[in-house]
Amino acid sequence: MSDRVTAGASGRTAAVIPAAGRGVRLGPGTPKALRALNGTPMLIHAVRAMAASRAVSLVVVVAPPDGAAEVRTLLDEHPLADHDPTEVLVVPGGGTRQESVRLGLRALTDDITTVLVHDAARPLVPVDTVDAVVAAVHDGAPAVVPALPLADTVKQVEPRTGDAAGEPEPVVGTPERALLRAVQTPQGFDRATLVAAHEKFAAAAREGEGATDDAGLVERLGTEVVVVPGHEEAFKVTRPLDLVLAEAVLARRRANDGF
Ligand SMILES: Nc1ccn([C@@H]2O[C@H](COP(=O)(O)OP(=O)(O)OP(=O)(O)O)[C@@H](O)[C@H]2O)c(=O)n1
Ligand SMILES: C[C@](O)(CO)[C@H](O)COP(=O)(O)O
Repeated sequence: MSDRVTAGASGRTAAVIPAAGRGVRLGPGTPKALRALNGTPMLIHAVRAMAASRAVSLVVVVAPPDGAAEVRTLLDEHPLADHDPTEVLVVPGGGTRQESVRLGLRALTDDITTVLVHDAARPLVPVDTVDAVVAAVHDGAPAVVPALPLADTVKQVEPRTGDAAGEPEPVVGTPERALLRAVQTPQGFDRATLVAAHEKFAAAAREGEGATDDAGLVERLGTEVVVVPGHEEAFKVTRPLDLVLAEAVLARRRANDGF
């Protein structure tokens, strides 16, 4: 467990873990968050990654809509360490990531003032990254995202749809790479700011105009979002090759740490 961050000056810090997705891009099978990495479900790795921060005293897991009981059983089968006081709640999720996070926020207790939102699909985020996000929120930033510079050049294109789907897509621009960041989780927020953003834009998610990350909603409020350094090991398990990378990272950790 880290000791860089202690509980915030006022109120407690919670982590909401959206884990209700199917994992379509990973391929058919068990819902993504329940798939094993080194024999342990991805979701359990993610819960442990949040509990590893001394700042986090409550974790809310957002389970697949019909899978809350299964997830509760899984968590009970993989308890945190004996001395770890972190409380873990489970709530059913929704049809989009945004809706799942909104449902998770509703389970927070009144004494929570700082909220992290962390993808179950980023099971290997190091505790130093979690602590850096929490520290920036405790220092007064209403919204904080960890992010990395891009390795690839990015092009904006004109997507081909309908009868033209599959045809080469015209490039319409090349954003300046030095100004771009690839954003990870956990994203950290002042609770009131995040709740206000989710309540205001809940309908947008239902109408297909939701945001792909929580900070995007806060940006729509007009509130400042800041970036802190992310970490390569906080990558999102999205496609099959990401599972290979995750297993390799865990094998390296076992070799280095002997766990
Ligand atoms: N309705 C949804 C959709 C996604 N998520 C969660 O949001 C995180 C990031 O989403 P993503 O990686 O896209 O997961 P999936 O939606 O499962 O993946 P895919 O888009 O390939 O189906 C994941 O932890 C996922 O479980 C969620 O809680 N509720
Ligand atoms: C929140 C996120 O992980 C930040 O990069 C990302 O936006 C999630 O996107 P997804 O399409 O739901 O995986």
